[in-house]
Amino acid sequence: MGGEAWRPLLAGAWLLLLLIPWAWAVSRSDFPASFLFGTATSSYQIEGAYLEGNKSLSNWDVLSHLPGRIKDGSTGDVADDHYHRFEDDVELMHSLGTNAYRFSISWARILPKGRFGKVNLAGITFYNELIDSLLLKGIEPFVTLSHYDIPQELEDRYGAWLSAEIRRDFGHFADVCFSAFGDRVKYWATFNEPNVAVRKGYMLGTYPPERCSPPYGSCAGGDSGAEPYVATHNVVLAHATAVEIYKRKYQSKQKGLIGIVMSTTWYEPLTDAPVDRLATERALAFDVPWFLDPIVYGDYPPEMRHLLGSRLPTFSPEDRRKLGYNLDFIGVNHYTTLYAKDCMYSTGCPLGKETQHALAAVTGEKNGLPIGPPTAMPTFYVVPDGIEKIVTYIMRRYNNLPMFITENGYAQGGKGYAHVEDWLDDKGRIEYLDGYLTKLAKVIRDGADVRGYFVWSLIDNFEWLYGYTLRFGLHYVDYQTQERKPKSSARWYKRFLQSLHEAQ
Ligand SMILES: O=C(/C=C/c1ccc(O)cc1)O[C@@H]1O[C@H](CO)[C@@H](O)[C@H](O)[C@H]1O
Repeated sequence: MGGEAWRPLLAGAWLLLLLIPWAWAVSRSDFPASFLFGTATSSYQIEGAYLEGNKSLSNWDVLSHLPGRIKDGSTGDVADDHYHRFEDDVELMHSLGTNAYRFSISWARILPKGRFGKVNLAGITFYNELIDSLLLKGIEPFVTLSHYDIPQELEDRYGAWLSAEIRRDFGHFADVCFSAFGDRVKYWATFNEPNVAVRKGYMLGTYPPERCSPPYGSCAGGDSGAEPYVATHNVVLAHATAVEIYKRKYQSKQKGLIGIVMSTTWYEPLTDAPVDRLATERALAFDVPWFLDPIVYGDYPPEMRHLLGSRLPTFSPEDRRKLGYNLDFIGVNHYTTLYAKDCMYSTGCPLGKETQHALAAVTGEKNGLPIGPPTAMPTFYVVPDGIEKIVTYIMRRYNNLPMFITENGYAQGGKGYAHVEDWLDDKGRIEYLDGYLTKLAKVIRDGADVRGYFVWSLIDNFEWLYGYTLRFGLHYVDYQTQERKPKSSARWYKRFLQSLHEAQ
């Protein structure tokens, strides 16, 4: 080749090199056109206005005001002041280009005294305005009825989840919400992560109502061996009560779907030993199937019956009838993968941990090496394969019931965040989301019926016991001024959502 004739070839080669990463990168077009892509939040974590509009105190208002409970001594009194700024927040969603938004309703705003008082119009108005402004921007509301927060009244009157009374209360609350919002809300989740709420509330005693017994913790009252199963029974039947009301009174007219959202962790056996494989199966069964087996199949998992015997309550014929309505979808919150090891035949397991009843121990490390890059949340590691594996597990166990990834996200925090810019430059979150979305696209290609994905979270917010020390937002929140600023990941998600014509 003479002269300069090779130049265009070289340029072509460079261009190819530039384009190759695009051909590999996950893109919007790897998902069905009808797929929901959104962000998620919850009432207590963002709303603030904890005493406004006739709202009563929730169990989390009460807990966060007790000394020493929240890492930075903070509360959700103001949080993101979303109650007053929801229109700005809907604008953030619109600018991201999302077509759905998952939020929760504060039960204490709608029914300050539960079924022992009137419906609070100011609460209804707030959610009506939020829902209308979402729909105006083409954003589908995906509503959780209770995301950990319940009116304290129900705790004080009858001990909340320990009493069968709560089934009626939850049914009443759900009925009020279906009737007020169901003309516009087409996706309902009864509960967010009841498996976490029950374990932390009644086994470890760190979440409301702080009940536990040794060796799990030293609480004022409680029985870590029994109460988690009583509470779960009431959650499952409260869920069933709401589903029955929706299916009998509303679904044929309103044409929405109703499901439940579970916290899901994928477990890998710590070693190849058969006992660790069995422990892994138990750790899995004691987590998601604990609630979903009764809801989908009418009884607790055989893996649990086998170990717990009569500690697990039984379902009466009437309970089973109630549980007979179909679950429309499973909401999957997924963040992390951990190792599981045997505690049935092995000694040296720590006592008082969440997986003790499963006779398993879990850890994020093997021989001192983490299972994936750590994040600022102690038990959350970056393991993208986990989403493919947990979705496959749930798909097989529940016969490919429709799923939504209702939360997935990355925590920033700890050392190294001196300036606002440090929070805004969130490469770790971009890598996390990219990795998990790539594996999600793969498992959908392989046949999983997943219909939506929500990033936790739209904005930094009150991270429960960690207060404001951990930040999960695509947008940074300045808690002095309440100003929201897009992080790099917000721009990344927006570009991802626009990436319609790139590789398959
Ligand atoms: O998934 C979890 C929490 C799991 C867990 C925590 C602590 C452990 O030690 C083990 C598991 O909550 C979800 O993940 C988010 C980010 O945390 C929360 O802000 C959401 O409100 C909640 O739905």
